[in-house]
Amino acid sequence: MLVFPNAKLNLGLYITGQRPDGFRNLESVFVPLPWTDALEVLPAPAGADTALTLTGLPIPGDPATNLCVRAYELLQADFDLPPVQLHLHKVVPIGAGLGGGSADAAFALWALNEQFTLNLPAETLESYARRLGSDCAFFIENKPVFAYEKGDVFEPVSLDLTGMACLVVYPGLHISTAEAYGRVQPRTPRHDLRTALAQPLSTWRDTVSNDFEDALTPVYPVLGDIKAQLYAAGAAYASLSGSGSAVYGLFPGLELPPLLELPAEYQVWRGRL
Ligand SMILES: C[C@@](CO)(OP(=O)(O)O)[C@H](O)COP(=O)(O)OP(=O)(O)OC[C@H]1O[C@@H](n2ccc(N)nc2=O)[C@H](O)[C@@H]1O
Ligand SMILES: Nc1ncnc2c1ncn2[C@@H]1O[C@H](COP(=O)(O)OP(=O)(O)O)[C@@H](O)[C@H]1O
Repeated sequence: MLVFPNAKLNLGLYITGQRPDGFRNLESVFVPLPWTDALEVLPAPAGADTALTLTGLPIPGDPATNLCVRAYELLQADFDLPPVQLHLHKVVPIGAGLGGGSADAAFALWALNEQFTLNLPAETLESYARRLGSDCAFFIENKPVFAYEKGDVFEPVSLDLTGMACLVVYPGLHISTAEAYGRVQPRTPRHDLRTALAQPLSTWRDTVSNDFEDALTPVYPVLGDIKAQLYAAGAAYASLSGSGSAVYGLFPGLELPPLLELPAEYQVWRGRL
């Protein structure tokens, strides 16, 4: 079985409080971004153990701890699955605030559920996903949601950005999620996110923000430079996604976003949501 784990964007992100478990409570709207990896899940050949092979962007860390393998191990422990052969072709930048690793894990759970006819409902797959990462459960239903608590509890939103021209720029700066959280002091949001996102896109620039962006831009000025370039190119709204370092712009009314003059080593996704 071949699946294409997609990335996500955060529309607004507020860190609202410290939790007793050491994590933070947040509020954000997550939307799917069709920048994808490719993940193949097959039964292992007779006599072979479970194995993961990797191509594409290098992933830091031991492949044995890759989130795809950890997703398999969770289901294997409960359902005694036979060994599998996993292949991941990595395309979505890592440590970019695009949730790529979480998407791989969630799609692995989904694919294993199909491959071995486990018939687990979405809410059960979400429970497994929560054990692998805070934003992992989002990718099970994979539709726009208002996320709160650890970013793993969801309410539906009516927002639909389907077809909106979008440009995502990753400057090659790997920002660890834990480091980014450590730089933000939790506070009450200045605007109610769902109310703000229900207003015209042209108003978001003044009302929808990302607490990570405010904390990280003074440390990594390139984030502010990219955002300024996106606005100069006609974006109606631009922001850091998640804990960065990817910055995106939304360009309503365009078939495709404009091309920007960027250093060759930057990774760029240009298309429609
Ligand atoms: C910041 C967000 C926003 O959507 O996305 P990314 O920027 O990573 O894509 C998410 O909260 C990232 O979720 P995820 O990447 O799954 O994080 P996890 O693996 O669960 O946690 C990594 C580390 O981030 C911190 N963490 C994470 C989530 C949370 N609600 N509070 C936290 O304090 C903790 O220090 C934790 O050890
Ligand atoms: N399949 C995977 N793809 C990407 N990163 C992975 C994967 N499995 C484990 N990781 C680890 O997760 C971390 C980054 O996860 P990722 O979801 O790409 O970041 P972010 O949430 O910031 O977008 C890296 O430190 C990486 O080692």
